[in-house]
Amino acid sequence: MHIQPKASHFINGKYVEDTDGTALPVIYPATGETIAHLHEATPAIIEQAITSAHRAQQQWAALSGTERGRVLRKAADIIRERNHDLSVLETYDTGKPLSETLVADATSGADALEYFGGLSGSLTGEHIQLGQDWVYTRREPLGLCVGIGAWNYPTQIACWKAAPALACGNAMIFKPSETTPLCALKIAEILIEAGLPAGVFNVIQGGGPVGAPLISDARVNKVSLTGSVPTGRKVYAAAAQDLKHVTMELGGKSPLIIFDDADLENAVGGAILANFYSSGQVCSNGTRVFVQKGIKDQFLKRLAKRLKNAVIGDPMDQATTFGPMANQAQLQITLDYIAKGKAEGARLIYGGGALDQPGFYIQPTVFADVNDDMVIAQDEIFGPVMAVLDFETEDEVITRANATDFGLSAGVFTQNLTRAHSVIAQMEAGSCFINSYNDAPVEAPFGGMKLSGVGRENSKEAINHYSQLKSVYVRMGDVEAPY
Ligand SMILES: NC(=O)c1ccc[n+]([C@@H]2O[C@H](COP(=O)([O-])OP(=O)(O)OC[C@H]3O[C@@H](n4cnc5c(N)ncnc54)[C@H](O)[C@@H]3O)[C@@H](O)[C@H]2O)c1
Ligand SMILES: O=CCc1c[nH]cn1
Repeated sequence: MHIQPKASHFINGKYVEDTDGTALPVIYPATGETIAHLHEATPAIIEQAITSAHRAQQQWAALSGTERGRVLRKAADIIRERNHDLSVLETYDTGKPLSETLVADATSGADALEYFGGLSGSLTGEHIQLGQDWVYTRREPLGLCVGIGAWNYPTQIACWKAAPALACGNAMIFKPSETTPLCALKIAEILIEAGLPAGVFNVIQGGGPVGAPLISDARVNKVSLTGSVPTGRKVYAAAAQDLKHVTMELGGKSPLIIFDDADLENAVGGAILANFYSSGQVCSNGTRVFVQKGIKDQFLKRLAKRLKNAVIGDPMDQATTFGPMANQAQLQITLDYIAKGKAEGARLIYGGGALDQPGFYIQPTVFADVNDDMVIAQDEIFGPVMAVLDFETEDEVITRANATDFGLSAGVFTQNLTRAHSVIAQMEAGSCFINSYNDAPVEAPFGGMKLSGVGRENSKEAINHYSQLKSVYVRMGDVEAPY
């Protein structure tokens, strides 16, 4: 498999290079070595992408939904056939263990293309009878959409944005994170192989300075960002200048509430999935783990014991279950937060340091006796750091769980299902879990409340965020004007 792509960008159905762009080395997180050399998009590349996508969109929208869906479903089939190679590439891009990427990333991308490919033939308006007259509605594409990705799920993010956008008849320019530029290029190649007309899905590389001019271009109609809240504020503000449509999938500091009556093993398993999958780099992670006092000691003991089973090492070895952080900067940010947790007096019960070896490795880390005012209980760390907080009553934990500006996710473990539904109903969060954590099937809406986001990805709901309704009044009789 070639890790070095043929060129940095994929525009109008072809790989395109412009070596005048700033050098963009691709670093393998497991070793710190440079594994590919790319260039950031120059203004000429940005213009080429916008012109191609703008031109291709109308031709794509003119196809029937069934025809568009066939292309997306074919792409899903190709992704599944090439799951192994795509998973290896995802591991090179992010450092996530192959044992994860083989089941989570390309698969999730294929699910999105298959699901929205299946829906696109049945996107319809409605007929509203008004006596003799009537109204019909048409569901129309928005036009040219820009997708901007974070570095934790490069394949999934590209597909979660492209699939509903293309199903609705839009074109897309996708800009991956500058730290994980490889995977989206493969998705672009596969879409062309599946029959997508050239120019409908394009990938260009670079950081904020490449993303910003895409958002402000008058030919762009929508921006969908996956990223942090500070970037979300900038992108939303830029899009607001022309009142462009937006989807904002942003960060979180989500609560996971474990009641005394929870099944202990399931609760510990849920807390592990909520904090350490993808080395903690998951937006919806339940990093504030509220544990009721009666179960706290058993919970901490079992958690520490099960964490000893984490296999930290070479992500390409399928026995490995915990890989490095995706980049050096995020490793340092996480280490700084661990230092803050220690300084604030939280009790370190597991991990707490980087591994003395090449690559961006850090131990899964658990702090107990965390209180609500500590920085590690308030900021999104985006690394494998679990904060365990004690609580006594249901009312108390609901208030404390909601005392955050974020609102992406929330989870509850209890065997009392009446209580589970009541607590979840009171959570100020968009993607919630009962006796589970971090499931993200394409059939379910995904997204946040409060500062965690605007709009939803996945499910039928995403169609509303990539299309607009036109209503047409049809008069069957004469027009009665007053003069
Ligand atoms: N809610 C979700 O679905 C979800 C999923 C994954 C990650 N995230 C969040 O993403 C963050 C981590 O990812 P990150 O560090 O890559 O985020 P980030 O905000 O630093 O960058 C996200 C993307 O925005 C681009 N960008 C930065 N400034 C820009 C600008 N001014 N204009 C246009 N584009 C700009 C970056 O190049 C990158 O592609 C975390 O906060 C995490 O919670 C959210
Ligand atoms: O990182 C955010 C999106 C996500 C959640 N679970 C899997 N992917």
